[in-house]
Amino acid sequence: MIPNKIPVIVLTGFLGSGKTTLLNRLLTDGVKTAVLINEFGATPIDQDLLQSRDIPMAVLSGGCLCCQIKGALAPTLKNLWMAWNNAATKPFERIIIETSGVASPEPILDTLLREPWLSKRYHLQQIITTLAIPSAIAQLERHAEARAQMAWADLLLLTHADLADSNEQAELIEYLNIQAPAIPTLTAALDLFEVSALHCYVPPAFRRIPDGNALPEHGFRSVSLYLEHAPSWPHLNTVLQTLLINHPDDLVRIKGVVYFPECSTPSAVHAVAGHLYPPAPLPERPNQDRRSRLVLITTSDPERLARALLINLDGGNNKASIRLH
Ligand SMILES: Nc1nc2c(ncn2[C@@H]2O[C@H](COP(=O)(O)OP(=O)(O)OP(=O)(O)O)[C@@H](O)[C@H]2O)c(=O)[nH]1
Repeated sequence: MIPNKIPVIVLTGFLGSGKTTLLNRLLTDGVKTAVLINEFGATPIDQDLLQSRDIPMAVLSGGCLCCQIKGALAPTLKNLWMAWNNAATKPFERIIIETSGVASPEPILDTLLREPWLSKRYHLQQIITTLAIPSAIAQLERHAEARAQMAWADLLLLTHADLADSNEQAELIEYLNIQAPAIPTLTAALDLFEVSALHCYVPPAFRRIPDGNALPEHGFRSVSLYLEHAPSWPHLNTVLQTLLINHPDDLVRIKGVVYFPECSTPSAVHAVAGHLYPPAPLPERPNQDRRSRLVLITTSDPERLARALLINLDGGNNKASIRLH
């Protein structure tokens, strides 16, 4: 039966907390899905990190859906609805919106629920917020955006449990003032169908929704680098580790798609909260120009970071283009 309104799931959570990882899991549940991805950096990366291809997808990059590019949400949802409505065989049964890691959900929900045209055609099914155990306390303490993401959650999912020791887990549980099993942990074994049926639990102290007007302007900036010649992984590893060590507080996220000379397919490169992950192989995408690209998100001067990276990479000889945002 065709629903009156298309269900929308909003996936939120701070930078690197595991939204795209969860999205990849959700896309395997057999429900035909259209995806709307919002990225803070000007150069979109997340679409290449999705394992599913050939799904209806819209990418809004270069700012947050809650502020800089808020106006793009309604037209994008309208276009998706038109495509859905005009098709004899419905191309999707739900939409998942992955917000940028620094977006506050409130303005997004406001558009979705209060814009009359949209609210007649879409209904908000669930807001899922990911919270990475090792970095959660620092992020909640430091960033109003992380607190707003938690405050709006219908479902909170703890991630990166495998990287957290028992002390970190216990500390977070104490910080949130909850009983251990009150919030599910996203592990490979977690059944997402079961999770959506779980009662949501967000500790009351974290339910306080910051006044949208009181939310400070994002203190984040990003820089995108396109590299003509990708370095080998051991070299890039050393360069990125050095950058992370030199910028422990201000360099909050690195992500990229890199065509290492030693690999036939592209690889995803991620660093979150000072932790650099081993590269993960990605499926080859036809029509891609095979230029490697990296996005750095920082609370300091992004251009200075980009220059430092290029100098360490090959003395600045790499023909790279830099895009600031
Ligand atoms: N070990 C471990 N790694 C994880 C887990 N969840 C995500 N990751 C890794 O963490 C990194 C960031 O994950 P993403 O899913 O891209 O995070 P995100 O929230 O979409 O990131 P942004 O879109 O930049 O905000 C990637 O290297 C993931 O493979 C987890 O539970 N355990």
